[in-house]
Amino acid sequence: MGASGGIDRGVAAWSRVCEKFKAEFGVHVYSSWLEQMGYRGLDGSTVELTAPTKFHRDYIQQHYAPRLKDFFVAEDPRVKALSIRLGTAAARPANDEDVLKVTRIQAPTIIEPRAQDTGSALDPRYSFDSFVVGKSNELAYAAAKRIAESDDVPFNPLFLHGGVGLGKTHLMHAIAHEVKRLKPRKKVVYISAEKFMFEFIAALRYKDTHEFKQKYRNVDLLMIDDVQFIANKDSTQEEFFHTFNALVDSRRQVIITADRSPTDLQGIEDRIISRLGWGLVADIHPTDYELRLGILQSKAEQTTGVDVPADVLEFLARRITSNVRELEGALNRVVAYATLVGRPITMDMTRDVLQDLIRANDRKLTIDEIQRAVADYYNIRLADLLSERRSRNIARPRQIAMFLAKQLTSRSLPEIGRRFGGRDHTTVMHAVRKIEDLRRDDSHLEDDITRLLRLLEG
Ligand SMILES: Nc1ncnc2c1ncn2[C@@H]1O[C@H](COP(=O)(O)OP(=O)(O)OP(=O)(O)O)[C@@H](O)[C@H]1O
Repeated sequence: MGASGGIDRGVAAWSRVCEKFKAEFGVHVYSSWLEQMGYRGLDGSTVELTAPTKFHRDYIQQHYAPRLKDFFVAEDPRVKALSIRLGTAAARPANDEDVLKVTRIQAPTIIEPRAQDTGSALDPRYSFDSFVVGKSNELAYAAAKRIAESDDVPFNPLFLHGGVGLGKTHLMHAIAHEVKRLKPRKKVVYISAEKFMFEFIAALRYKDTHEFKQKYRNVDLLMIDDVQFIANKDSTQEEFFHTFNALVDSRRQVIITADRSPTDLQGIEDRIISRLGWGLVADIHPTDYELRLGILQSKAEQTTGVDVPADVLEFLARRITSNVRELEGALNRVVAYATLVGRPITMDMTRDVLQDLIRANDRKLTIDEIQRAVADYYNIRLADLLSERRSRNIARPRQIAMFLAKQLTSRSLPEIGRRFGGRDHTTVMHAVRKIEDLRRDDSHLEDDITRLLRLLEG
């Protein structure tokens, strides 16, 4: 780190520490706490960090310092202690893309001190331009755009909800950037519900609630991320309720996100739930194949110096279906690997590098589902698909179903054979090879397979 290899290695180590922290404590804890901290270097055997407030420093010291120290020791065994001073972040904490940049160019990443009027830092990459729109998120996107561009308060509050990693935070940051650009005089605060709670508790402890109320009730646009976090936190809910009412009553915009709809939130008072549904409630649905591919293409375009082949992007879009964060992470991993070993990206490399992710994302499609989908698609009876009949209009779909069963499940060739009317494994192997050969030259067949894959994998 600092002493042995200069700031470059120190920043790279800090990046890795940030990644480990994120993996262990989750992205929310990371963005509430570590993201606001700065890395200053290694002084002898002491790692020097900065925290933006005294409360922040105390909280880190009490809750996370031992683990952080472990992470630093893993980077450099000489580390014996952590020291946290007050100050702005000098070296930017890492995210997946920073880790890539650091491994590639080994340069420190410096950011400006954080804007004073935002509760949490805004990520400059989360803009409307970089948000890819599809069926599953078009309502949320349109509502976010409308708020950012409107002079009035079109719906209050806007409540965005959807599963993990589907772009809620991205949209909120995009609104904040756009409002700051178009209406620089507006006071915008973006904060995670977790940080809102900790700030409130700190205000109570330091008997400073007046300043807290002033800060949050005097803004033009308040965005609170992941509101489910304040479930069962009674005094925070009380404060949130009053802040919310004060802003809505004075026609100032409030935007809330959560991982579920207002009515599904548990541990939140009824009066709050009912108010959360007053304005527009927009759901972000899980991504479909087209959107995933669009997002990957857009990210791949931003990746300089490495070419990501189309079949690799299609493979990732088909196989990593859980959420966009994982999808991005998968692409970053493949790119990082290819850069480090200095080889072009191939399908084999991708499968190798992402073995664990692909397994975890396996949707556990059954052979039965595949057979039904193929029979439906070709308008033939399931019984015929499994029968001995050899006529072309049955035999070809059967081969396609076998091929898909091999591609999409982890079943062995003999198992697949048994499920197709007790056929031998060599019959399945022949079918798989035949379809692999045919699809190269037969564009109709290739279209059929692409459609079936989409039907089956969403
Ligand atoms: N439609 C999209 N276009 C481009 N990038 C996207 C899109 N949706 C999500 N992402 C990216 O996926 C990652 C995760 O998104 P984000 O953090 O906004 O998710 P979230 O819904 O807030 O998740 P959480 O519930 O974990 O807070 C981000 O890097 C974001 O930029």
